[in-house]
Amino acid sequence: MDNIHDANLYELEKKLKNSNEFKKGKEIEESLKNRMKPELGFFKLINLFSKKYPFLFSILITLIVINSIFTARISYLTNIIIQQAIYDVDGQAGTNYGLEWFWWMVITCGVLLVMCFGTYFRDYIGNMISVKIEVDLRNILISKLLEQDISYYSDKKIGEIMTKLISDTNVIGNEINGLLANVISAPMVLVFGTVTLMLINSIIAGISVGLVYLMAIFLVLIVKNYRKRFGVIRTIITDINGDVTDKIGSIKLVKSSGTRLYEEERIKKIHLPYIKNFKPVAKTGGWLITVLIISDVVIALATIASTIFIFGDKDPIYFTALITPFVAGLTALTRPLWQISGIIPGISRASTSTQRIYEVVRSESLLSENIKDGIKFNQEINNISFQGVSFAYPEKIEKLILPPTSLVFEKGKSYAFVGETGSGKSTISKLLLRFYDPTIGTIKINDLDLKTLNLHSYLRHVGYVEQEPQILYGDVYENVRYGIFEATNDDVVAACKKAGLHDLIESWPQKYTTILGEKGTLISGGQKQRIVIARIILKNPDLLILDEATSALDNIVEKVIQKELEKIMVNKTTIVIAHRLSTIKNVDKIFVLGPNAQGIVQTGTFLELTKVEGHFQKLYKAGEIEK
Ligand SMILES: Nc1ncnc2c1ncn2[C@@H]1O[C@H](COP(=O)(O)OP(=O)(O)OP(=O)(O)O)[C@@H](O)[C@H]1O
Repeated sequence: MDNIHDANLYELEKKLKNSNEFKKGKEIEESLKNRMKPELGFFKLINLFSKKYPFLFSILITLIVINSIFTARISYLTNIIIQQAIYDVDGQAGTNYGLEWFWWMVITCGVLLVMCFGTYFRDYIGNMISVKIEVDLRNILISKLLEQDISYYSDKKIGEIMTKLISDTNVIGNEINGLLANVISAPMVLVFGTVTLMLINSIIAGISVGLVYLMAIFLVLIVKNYRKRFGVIRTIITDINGDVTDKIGSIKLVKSSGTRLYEEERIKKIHLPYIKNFKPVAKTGGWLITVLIISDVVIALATIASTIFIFGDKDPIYFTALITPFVAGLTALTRPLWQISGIIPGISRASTSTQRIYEVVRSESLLSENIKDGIKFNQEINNISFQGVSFAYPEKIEKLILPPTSLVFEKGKSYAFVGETGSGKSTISKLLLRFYDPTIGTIKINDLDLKTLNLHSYLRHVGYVEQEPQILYGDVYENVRYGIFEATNDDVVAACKKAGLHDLIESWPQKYTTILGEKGTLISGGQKQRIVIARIILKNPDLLILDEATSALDNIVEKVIQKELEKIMVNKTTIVIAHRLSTIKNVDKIFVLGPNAQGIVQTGTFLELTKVEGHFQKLYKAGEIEK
């Protein structure tokens, strides 16, 4: 194992963990995880993040408060300008506020200017907070998803996970700015507006403000079912996304089965409940806007009518001076109604998404990767032992796969597992990769319990090649370097040369910077497997696990790849899971697994096993081991 490579990776990890961003993100992730309650509301979430960005939050709230006060008071200034103008012209009617109407105009313009700056910065800071929280949430979610053990994914569709990761975090991000501004500002504007109108005339204010409050209650009643409906809608769209992602992922199956039209129709059909459940939301939206427009007019008319009714016999100048600022003031008062109509659906949407994200953050991984407190594995793997290991998948705990098993893998030797399909061969490799922990018993690596090791440091010593080569979206460098990030481009080229890939790569126009495509579609199965081999050559692991590594290849390619694999097997502990004779013939020891969770029923070299009667011979004769 290359210690320089190890040291670099640990440095990188250390640097990352010491960065402020990482620490703050982790703090919030921890506080989210440590909350005991099964539900998390949107505002509780915002409260958590306000501790991460206290400075931005305090500026934002100050600006919202200042803007709300100014918005409510602007009508009072209008009142002063009109009263003063009448007084300046008439000398009797109107009220004298001590300055000419023109100067009151200038003061009002000044206030408007402050409101302009206030609004600009409030919106800018609000949007920046929104996007920061959205990204933080996404990072927390990604970290949580990566931390989950493999069983978490066995009953979930990728599309469902992606909806939470992309869409729900986006919903929250979109709502934060508007909601914060409206939730603080609406009650303030309502209270300050009420006081302002009361100062102009308490009788008329009583009537119009009463109507505004009545309308506010009415609006709340209209939208009270929003949250439940959004919950249903989000669940439906998550299911649909899961389904569609699955079908796009299986595009080869759809194409080869000629089921395109069937899928088109099916996907149209699964959208029907979405439309059906959206209908009541759309209706409520219609009602909202209608009530809002009507209430604007009704409140203005009721104010004018009550003013005429009460003060109709007064001097026309007095009447005009009273009614004009009042109607202007009402506009500020009805604004909170519009805000409330946005707040309630917004809270419903954001709370639904918050809860869905919270469910992911709260779910506990079945095993810990011991990143913080595990034993750093900085030595070579000398021997591996299974000590009384028995196993049943946590997803199906009642079905035993491996009965109590004890065995030892010695350094530098090669081993093979054979057996019928479903006998548990791949399960052995999953246990060695610690996708799962043994249900009972211990796996020891150099006498250290695998469960107690820092998993990342252990996996640096393990190379895994499976039937379906894992090719990432990225160029050849990125693909080969994956997991050994400190390797130079020259290291990658050298590995590719050894894997017999160099000439092929050099023949491509973009050479090593050729993008291999999301699923490596540019290259053949054998070439993909060679990329994986180059990755392993670069990694130079102590333990090599080959799980049906050549099963998907045709006979000719299989022979070539097998030769490459044999070259990298030299001096490495190798565990081979295979059906083909060619891949197991030369190993030091073969373990034969019996059907129906019998575990290991025979062990020996190929020659030994072919000579004695037993399960191996049966498999061999039945063609379970391809010749
Ligand atoms: N995630 C899982 N949850 C529950 N059962 C599982 C899971 N994965 C595998 N199994 C079951 O465990 C048993 C052993 O599976 P395993 O993949 O180890 O068999 P195998 O010998 O490698 O088979 P094959 O030769 O077909 O690859 C099978 O019965 C399988 O159905």
